[in-house]
Amino acid sequence: MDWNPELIEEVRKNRPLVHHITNVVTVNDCANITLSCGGAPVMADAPEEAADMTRLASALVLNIGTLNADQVETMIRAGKAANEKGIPVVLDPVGAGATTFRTETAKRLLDRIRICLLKGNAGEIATLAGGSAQVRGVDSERVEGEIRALAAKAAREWDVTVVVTGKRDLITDGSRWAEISNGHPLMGSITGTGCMGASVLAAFAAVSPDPTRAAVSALASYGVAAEQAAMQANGPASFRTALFDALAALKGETVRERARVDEGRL
Ligand SMILES: Nc1ncnc2c1ncn2[C@@H]1O[C@H](COP(=O)(O)OP(=O)(O)O)[C@@H](O)[C@H]1O
Ligand SMILES: Cc1ncsc1CCOP(=O)(O)O
Ligand SMILES: [Mg+2]
Repeated sequence: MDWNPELIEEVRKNRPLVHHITNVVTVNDCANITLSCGGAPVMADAPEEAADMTRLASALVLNIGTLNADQVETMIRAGKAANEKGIPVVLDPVGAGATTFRTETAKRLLDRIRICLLKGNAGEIATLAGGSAQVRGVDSERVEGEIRALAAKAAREWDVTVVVTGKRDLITDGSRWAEISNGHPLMGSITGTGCMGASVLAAFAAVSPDPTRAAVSALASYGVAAEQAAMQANGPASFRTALFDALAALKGETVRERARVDEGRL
């Protein structure tokens, strides 16, 4: 896949506005990681203004981490505004598989809105693909079957690019796949590294015509930054701080040197 290791430089030049409707746990981290990669964040989930804010934005992130029925209706309205404008929508189905409400809401959003990137952990994606998985709260505990096949099934069913995070990140549009082995185990020691990944994906997708290639660039950059942050860190809290610094300082040429990406066709 012809992906651009230096796409972060385009993000910085264009400073895309990324509208988030997201959870109350990691919202501040999502705003800051958007800034660190060169985008401009805005969080707006009031039903009175959400769609108007989407119309100003270059990408929309929908994250169901602390969902409620009213917020879901707002997400649908904002998602439709994004589709009308033709900007990418990133869905993070946090906790799909843990409760029926989360699973059904994620499917409803996929059915009602044209999602560009569906990004979750293995348990969340396997659940949405109809596989057998265990999701405990927001964590993937167990997946039966081959995650690449399940991700490809979800990609074809909803005509989206699917991103499965974990020790290795998998990206597939149902015909192509890429796997990124950057990142660091410390990413699993703080909450929000998944949510922040969606913000980075949205900022990169906003400046690229091909969401699949943009996703490879985004997660390679995020993973390389995490490796650099880990070298400065003494534990979870200092890692979190160092991650913002490392991504803000990251050069495209460093991504070109350090990215570890395998790819192929399904
Ligand atoms: N053991 C690991 N090694 C490298 N990167 C990891 C590891 N665990 C998680 N990550 C990274 O952390 C981010 C969040 O992934 P994950 O933990 O699967 O999401 P979530 O927090 O949504 O469950 C991804 O960018 C992923 O690549
Ligand atoms: C802990 C938690 N609970 C509801 S949303 C949330 C944050 C999940 O963040 P991530 O999926 O990035 O770990
Ligand atoms: Mg998550």
